[in-house]
Amino acid sequence: MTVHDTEIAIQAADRQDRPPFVQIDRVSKTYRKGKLAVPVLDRHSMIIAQGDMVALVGASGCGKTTLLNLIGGVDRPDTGEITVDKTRITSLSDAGLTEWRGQNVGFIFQFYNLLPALSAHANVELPLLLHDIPKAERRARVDNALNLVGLQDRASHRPEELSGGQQQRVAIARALVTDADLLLCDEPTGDLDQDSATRIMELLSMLNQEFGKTIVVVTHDPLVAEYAHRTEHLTRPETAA
Ligand SMILES: Nc1ncnc2c1ncn2[C@@H]1O[C@H](COP(=O)(O)OP(=O)(O)OP(=O)(O)O)[C@@H](O)[C@H]1O
Repeated sequence: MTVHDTEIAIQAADRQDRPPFVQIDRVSKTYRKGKLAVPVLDRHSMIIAQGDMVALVGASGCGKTTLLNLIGGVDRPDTGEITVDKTRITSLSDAGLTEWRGQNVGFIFQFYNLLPALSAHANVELPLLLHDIPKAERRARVDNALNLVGLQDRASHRPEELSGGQQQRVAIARALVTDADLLLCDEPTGDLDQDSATRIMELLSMLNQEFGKTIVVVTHDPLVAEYAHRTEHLTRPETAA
């Protein structure tokens, strides 16, 4: 299936009726270092529907990664509220936010962030070790996640024994293994050649369409943005240097 199919256009129209999944309400963020203040987001509001796939685009430094980190509860806004699937994450305690993140969000990064000494299987298993899950169930879940990304035969390989595209598929399996409904991807194809990038985007599209994952992708690549149902353009606040 290609991104230009009529089928997908019909699904995009359907999505407008779906409930909001991520609600960003007048969120502001300024980084401070000594006397230097870097305003990045100024009362930014945005709604992402359940099952949506959104590309965040904009000039370098406009705040795409910052917004992704706020949605994923890695960082907190100075003001404003963020609600994800009825949980107001901006009201959670630090411990509550960490626990919420571990259960509800899968992160996918440009440079994969795999642990080099561990096999693909052990890398994918890592998020499950934070939860009280019996070993047999952990194994079943990891096998299932590696199967989904087509890497069941590479489970014992370490990252250096895998191509960039395969490493990113391991990272996607790691993001899936907790069954998180929200996948946050920061330049997921930025380190890959075009064929591998296409394969990664087709995998993310499949997870969106067949498994209902809500996906936010930060990208500079117009081809990647084409896989999204819609594109959100960020700009720096006018007060920014
Ligand atoms: N921890 C931090 N401390 C201070 N300034 C920061 C911090 N993180 C980001 N910034 C600044 O905030 C601005 C937005 O950064 P961010 O990484 O969100 O942009 P981006 O749109 O993702 O950029 P790129 O496309 O280049 O990855 C930049 O000017 C950056 O220098």
